[in-house]
Amino acid sequence: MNINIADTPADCAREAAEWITDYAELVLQQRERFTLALSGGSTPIALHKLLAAPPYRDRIDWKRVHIFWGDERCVLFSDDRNNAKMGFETLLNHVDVPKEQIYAMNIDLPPDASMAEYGTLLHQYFDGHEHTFDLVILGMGDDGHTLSLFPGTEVVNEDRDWTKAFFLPQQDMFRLTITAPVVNAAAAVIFQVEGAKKADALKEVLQGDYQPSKYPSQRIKPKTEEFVWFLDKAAASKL
Ligand SMILES: O=C1O[C@H](COP(=O)(O)O)[C@@H](O)[C@H](O)[C@H]1O
Repeated sequence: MNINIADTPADCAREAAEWITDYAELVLQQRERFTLALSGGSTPIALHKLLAAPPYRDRIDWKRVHIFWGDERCVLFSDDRNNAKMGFETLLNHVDVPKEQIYAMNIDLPPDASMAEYGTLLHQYFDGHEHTFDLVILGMGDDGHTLSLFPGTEVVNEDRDWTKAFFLPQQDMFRLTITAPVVNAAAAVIFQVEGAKKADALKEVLQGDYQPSKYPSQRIKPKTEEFVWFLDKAAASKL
């Protein structure tokens, strides 16, 4: 695992964009496609905007990129909390990924059916391959959650199914998510974590005892050397 600490959130996003672009270029020199899982929330916005503009945009062959999401909030696509909406507005509307290679989680189906369908899709893509995604981009909430793996929820301990749906009472909404086993089998994983509000949880995740039910980001332990934490100074201030 590598930890990269930038001075500011803007530097953090730029360093992550640089790393992702170098890595995507390398993968696309060796393979036909690049499979990328995006996260939601607010942290990736600056990163996406960098990837969607020169010079980064022009270094990636977006026609060969296949897009997935790590998790989704079950709200309408028109709702600003929808992770896919953010992904389109900040990145996908500005690059040449073919529409048929973009797989948003389906919020029109009942949640369990939606995740059963997404799980089948992921198995079709990745069964028989050494790794699952070429790259998973993750964020972390102030409480140490990642994807929709929230403290105290059963889904944190899932070690077989690649996708799950569940109701999150504290947010009064269903959540759709990929799970730790599919992320831990990815060829590369990065976290992007910024801001002082995340410093306490980040310290526990990286340096505390292993308590994944309390700090679900600890469940992410990919079997690859390509595992990088992009932090800003404020998030890293308690390490
Ligand atoms: O709810 C979510 O939160 C996390 C963290 O979001 P942020 O706004 O603190 O960056 C995010 O990674 C996840 O995809 C999202 O659904």
